[in-house]
Amino acid sequence: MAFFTHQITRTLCSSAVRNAAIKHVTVIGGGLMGSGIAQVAAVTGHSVVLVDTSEDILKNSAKNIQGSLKRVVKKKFADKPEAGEEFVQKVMNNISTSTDAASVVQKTDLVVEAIVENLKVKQALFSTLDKVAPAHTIFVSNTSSLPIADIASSTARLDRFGGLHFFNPVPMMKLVEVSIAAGTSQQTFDALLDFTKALGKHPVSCKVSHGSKEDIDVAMKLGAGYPMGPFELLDYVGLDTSKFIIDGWYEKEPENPLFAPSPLLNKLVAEGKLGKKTGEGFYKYK
Ligand SMILES: CCCCCCC[C@H](O)CC(=O)SCCNC(=O)CCNC(=O)[C@H](O)C(C)(C)COP(=O)([O-])OP(=O)([O-])OC[C@H]1O[C@@H](n2cnc3c(N)ncnc32)[C@H](O)[C@@H]1OP(=O)([O-])[O-]
Ligand SMILES: NC(=O)c1ccc[n+]([C@@H]2O[C@H](COP(=O)([O-])OP(=O)(O)OC[C@H]3O[C@@H](n4cnc5c(N)ncnc54)[C@H](O)[C@@H]3O)[C@@H](O)[C@H]2O)c1
Repeated sequence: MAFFTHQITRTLCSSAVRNAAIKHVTVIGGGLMGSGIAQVAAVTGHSVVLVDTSEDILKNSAKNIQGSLKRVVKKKFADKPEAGEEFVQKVMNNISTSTDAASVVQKTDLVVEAIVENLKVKQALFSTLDKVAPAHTIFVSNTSSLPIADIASSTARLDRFGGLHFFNPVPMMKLVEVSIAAGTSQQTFDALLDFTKALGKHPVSCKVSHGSKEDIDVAMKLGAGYPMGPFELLDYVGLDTSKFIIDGWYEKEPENPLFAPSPLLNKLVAEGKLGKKTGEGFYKYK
């Protein structure tokens, strides 16, 4: 337990955060996702301002954060309740609230938007904030479905705009998809990866590029709760067996694009790379 308490203390004032590009975070939207994001950022020593449209909503957000933190400490500080209370208080001290986004973003390194899933509403928010936020401030959206480029187009900071897709419930889910648009700079992407890691989360890159099998496997495990990612599973089953299955389905339903032959799978099978049983498939096992 002493070790854990030490860890927590380190987390709350970690030098990683002191030296990081992102120390001050504004989270807009204090609902399900925004509250969770504010919580994990505060737990890891960031100073957080949580913004919503009314004081009542923000009171409720603070109550929810406190409730979630109590669930965390109930387990982690089971035999040290005072240390648990102190931890909750320290985290809550890292969070302030506001109903005026334009005034608080003036001191922020990162704006995380978690408001209603509506393109026009998100664009209106970012367009306003773009005019008042400092030049260095990075904007991200937690959108589930909207293209980051479409949201970013409401601003003049395309190089400092990206997506951080957290998963619900944020305090429990390790996965964060870090996505960027065509104009996002490498510096912004790196800062977002570092921030995600500083939160204790596992980032997967969602650049518009050929997918990496590792990212896809991690995303399916941490985001969708699969015990193995699809590539790990194919290797486990055997790529020759998988090819027989897919070819059989394709023969029956040649019009179904899901069963179309996979050039990569066919190549690996032709090379004798049949998965775990031969020591190599999508991954190497030797
Ligand atoms: C139509 C299109 C729709 C598209 C939707 C897209 C959505 C979006 O973009 C993507 C997503 O997020 S997709 C969604 C992705 N999300 C998923 O797939 C989620 C799937 N669900 C899960 O993985 C599990 O149910 C959980 C891990 C959430 C909970 O674990 P469980 O085993 O079911 O058990 P439990 O009994 O509940 O809790 C056990 C203990 O865990 C702890 N704890 C739990 N919650 C906590 C919190 N909020 N705070 C703090 N602590 C929390 C606590 O210690 C608790 O003990 P307590 O004594 O009760 O305090
Ligand atoms: N719910 C999920 O499982 C989930 C998971 C990942 C991503 N997301 C995405 O996160 C975003 C938020 O989802 P949620 O589930 O937290 O929604 P929610 O309805 O719980 O919360 C949204 C909050 O935003 C506030 N809000 C709306 N407009 C605002 C504005 N202009 N300024 C400040 N606050 C404003 C609302 O008052 C509300 O408190 C959406 O884009 C959603 O797609 C949701």
